[in-house]
Amino acid sequence: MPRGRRGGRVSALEGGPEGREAAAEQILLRGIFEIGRDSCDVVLSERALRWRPIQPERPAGDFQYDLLCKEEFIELKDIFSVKLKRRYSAKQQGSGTLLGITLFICLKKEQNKLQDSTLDLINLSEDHCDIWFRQFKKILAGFSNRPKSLKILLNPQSHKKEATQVYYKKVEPLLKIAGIKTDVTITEYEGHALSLLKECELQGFDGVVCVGGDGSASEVAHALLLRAQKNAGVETDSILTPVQAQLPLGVIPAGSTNVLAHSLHGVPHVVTWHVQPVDVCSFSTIGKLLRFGFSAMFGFGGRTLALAEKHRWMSPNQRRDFAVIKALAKLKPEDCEISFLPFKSSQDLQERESNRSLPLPLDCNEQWQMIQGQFLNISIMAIPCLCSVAPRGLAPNTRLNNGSMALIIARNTSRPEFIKHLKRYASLKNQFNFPFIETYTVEEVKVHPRNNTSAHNPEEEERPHETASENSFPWNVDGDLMEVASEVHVRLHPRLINLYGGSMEEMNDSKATCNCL
Ligand SMILES: Nc1ncnc2c1ncn2[C@@H]1O[C@H](COP(=O)(O)OP(=O)(O)OP(=O)(O)O)[C@@H](O)[C@H]1O
Repeated sequence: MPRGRRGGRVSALEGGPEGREAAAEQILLRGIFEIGRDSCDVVLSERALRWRPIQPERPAGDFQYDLLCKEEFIELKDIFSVKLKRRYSAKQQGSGTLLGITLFICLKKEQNKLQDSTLDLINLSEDHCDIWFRQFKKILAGFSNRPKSLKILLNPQSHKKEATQVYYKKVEPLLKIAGIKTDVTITEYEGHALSLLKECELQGFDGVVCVGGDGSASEVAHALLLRAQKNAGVETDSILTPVQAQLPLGVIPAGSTNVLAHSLHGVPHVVTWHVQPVDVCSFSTIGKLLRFGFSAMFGFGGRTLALAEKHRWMSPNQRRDFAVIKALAKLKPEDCEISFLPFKSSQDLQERESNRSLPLPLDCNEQWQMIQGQFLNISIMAIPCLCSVAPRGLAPNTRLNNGSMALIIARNTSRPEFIKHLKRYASLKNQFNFPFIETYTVEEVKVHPRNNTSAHNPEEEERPHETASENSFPWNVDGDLMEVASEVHVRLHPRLINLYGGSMEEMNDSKATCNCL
């Protein structure tokens, strides 16, 4: 961990736009500190802390001298804690000898990862440090959207059971440094987070953090949204416009795929104050809300998950590979009717509003489009679903909060062609560039399996949905198995939940790949 200087968002500012911006900023404090081994002229302004080594005067135009004196800086938003730095000796009583101030900062590393680091500002003067320390404290207190207290839900069973270690080794120490209070619940069974969040007291918490995989994160998001509807007195089974979740959700990825965390830009430790609104889907059937979630797969994706779940005793990678191979071996199209409401951008709506000569549709249903046939897979995704097996995302054309979902349909084709399509996800080539793939940008989708007998056919040697309940079809909703016998109606709800994003640890640094393809 770099201590002292040259750790950070340290760069030369002169000449560039940042340099000009810096000049316009109001200076709050200016003083001398030792940073690294240099005595530096340090300037604290509204947005950044800048420093430059103090050098004896040299003739103008000395190029080497200019290079040595290049200014370095960190942005104040990247400081997450400040402490007085003291040395304690065995004999000494009291608060120890003051050495200066330590700033705890986030450094941006490659691929959007953040790394925690420290910057020591050394000055032995109590008065000098006190002024600076209080100013840093004031600045930190001004970041009002940073959480002070978090409810943590930890799934000890995620992936290879590393969530507990990830949290206590990597996350909790940072939360402590940042002065964030925590209340941790280790979940004991599937659905524990949901039942806990239905009832528990959340007043006094600024956010909820889930340590686990996509299934856990999605369960917590679902629970927070259900809670919000209940608090607002909204009848969930007939909701068209659900109310927003009251608390933001943080995700510490410790699962197998970590699609949600990847899609939120991956990256280190929970000590983040960047919050972004994210679109959410609701899944309902015959007037009953099934759940909230971010993405779903029906057909091949659903069956693969059902098979993997049935083999939970295998290691996560093994069961995933096994399930993909088995689902491919028994590849079978689903006879479906898919209706969807194409996405109308706000521009479209404005144009329609301003051009009143355009005939308005007589019936809202007119806008619905319908396709039917034999489909190998249907994906419905509100977020891009980045993961190690699809670095560009399962739905690269959608965004976290663009108010639309991607509907990606794989029509029936030969097994080799379908495998070619799947393999493309791992590459940089366009995975949709196949005649049997269709993509749509939509607001709502209804998937109606037409021939329910295919869900359970005793004539067949083995049931095609051998892992699903009789007469029901397996859906993969955020990595969780959902079994539904009838039509599923998926609606997009723009910006329904806030997620802490932009600085979560990319635990999935592992080169997780699907070995079977
Ligand atoms: N103690 C527990 N024992 C068994 N299951 C649990 C427990 N706690 C939570 N669960 C359930 O485990 C399910 C899957 O967990 P999670 O998504 O965290 O891990 P994963 O499946 O390994 O990761 P991913 O979804 O990213 O592939 C969740 O639906 C959650 O409800």
